[in-house]
Amino acid sequence: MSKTIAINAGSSTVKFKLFDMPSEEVIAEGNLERIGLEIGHAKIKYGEDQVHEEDTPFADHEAAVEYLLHQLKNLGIVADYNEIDAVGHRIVAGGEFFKDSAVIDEDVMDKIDQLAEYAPLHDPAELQGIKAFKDVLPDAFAVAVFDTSFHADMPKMNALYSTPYEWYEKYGARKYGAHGTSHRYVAQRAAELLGRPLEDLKLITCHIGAGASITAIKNGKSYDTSMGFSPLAGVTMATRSGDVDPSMVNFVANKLGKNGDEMIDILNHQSGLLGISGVSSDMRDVEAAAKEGNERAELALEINVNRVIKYIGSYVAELGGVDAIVFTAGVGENDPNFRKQIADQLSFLGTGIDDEKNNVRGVERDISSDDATVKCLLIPTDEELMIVHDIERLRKAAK
Ligand SMILES: Nc1ncnc2c1ncn2[C@@H]1O[C@H](COP(=O)(O)OP(=O)(O)O)[C@@H](O)[C@H]1O
Ligand SMILES: CC(=O)OP(=O)(O)O
Ligand SMILES: [Mg+2]
Repeated sequence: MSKTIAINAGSSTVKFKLFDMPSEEVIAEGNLERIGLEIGHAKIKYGEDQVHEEDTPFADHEAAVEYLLHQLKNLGIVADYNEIDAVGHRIVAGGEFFKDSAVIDEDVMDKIDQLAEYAPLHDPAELQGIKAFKDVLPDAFAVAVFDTSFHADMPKMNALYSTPYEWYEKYGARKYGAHGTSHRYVAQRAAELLGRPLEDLKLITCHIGAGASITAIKNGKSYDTSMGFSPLAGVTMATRSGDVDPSMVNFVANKLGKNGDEMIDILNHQSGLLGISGVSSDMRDVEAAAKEGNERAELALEINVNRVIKYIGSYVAELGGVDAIVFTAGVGENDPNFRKQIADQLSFLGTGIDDEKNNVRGVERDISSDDATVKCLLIPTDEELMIVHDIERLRKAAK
């Protein structure tokens, strides 16, 4: 009997699942959330229905990973770290280097380091996670699973920007997308739920968490996606702006006397829900403020929904129709009101929500009304399970 751990560092969270292998039974799982905010929150489920839960601040991802390592032993989830013989890390940007998951060695770590600019909120933090686990488990089989792999072969028509072609040739300046492991997982589950082959379906998967992306899936593959060269592009996010006109950024940079790196930092960290509302980056806080009549919070929510609608609309056009719209990740899974607003605004397409079925958090189900011709599906993502499958595949190949 051995154990495998999957580490999923997002922009505001570190999630993990510890699996008993080869049964793939989840022995422990947890979510350390609100990283970087004044009040963080940890929830770890383990043993026979035991739950460890506390409010505790996480200054950064390194602090969250240290907390996780401490709690694994403290809660008696493992007596010794050596019980874990394989570790999988979610890495957001794989750039042109990684079209598939990779066994981690010095070269892979070096390349992830080089890719920091492709995903500044993620790759550096995720590399810290790799190192922290290497320190305590130097001999474990370690694998990196990249968000970008699923999008690597999207049609060039969608991957390329309308910029000088040499930018792409010389510098790999193209759309890489992100959340690929999640989009891949929920697409497979959607096909199962609908009882149809994935290859026959036109799907639009909405991964809406602190980071958010919408993907158009055709023939089981990523056809287009809202994130771009980095996870800054696309829809409005917790602290990220999504799409903006670059010339406006230059205009404001001149006013503020800031350089390009400083402007990108503002677009990554001080924009989105936080930037518009001035209240918080956390959807729950913004919704609470809007309820109390905060107009900027209301506007932030309106803009948030509007950008998702625009992307879905454009992807319906690109795909020439759609069979199902899938909701996943922190907001997509836990916010019935958000899902309802999206489905209502798209009702001209044939979407409709059954309020009772929709009144749920984190449960896999069809939430469409009986008369809906385009399905709305709620599918909790499981990036950790995908990571474990990739570890096993690479372990077999390495033997
Ligand atoms: N019950 C809820 N209602 C609305 N939003 C929620 C709820 N629970 C979590 N969220 C939002 O989900 C986001 C985190 O999403 P998640 O996918 O877990 O994070 P990450 O993008 O870091 O991986 C936060 O912005 C949080 O506000
Ligand atoms: C790529 C990305 O934004 O990831 P997350 O939503 O986990 O922060
Ligand atoms: Mg995430």
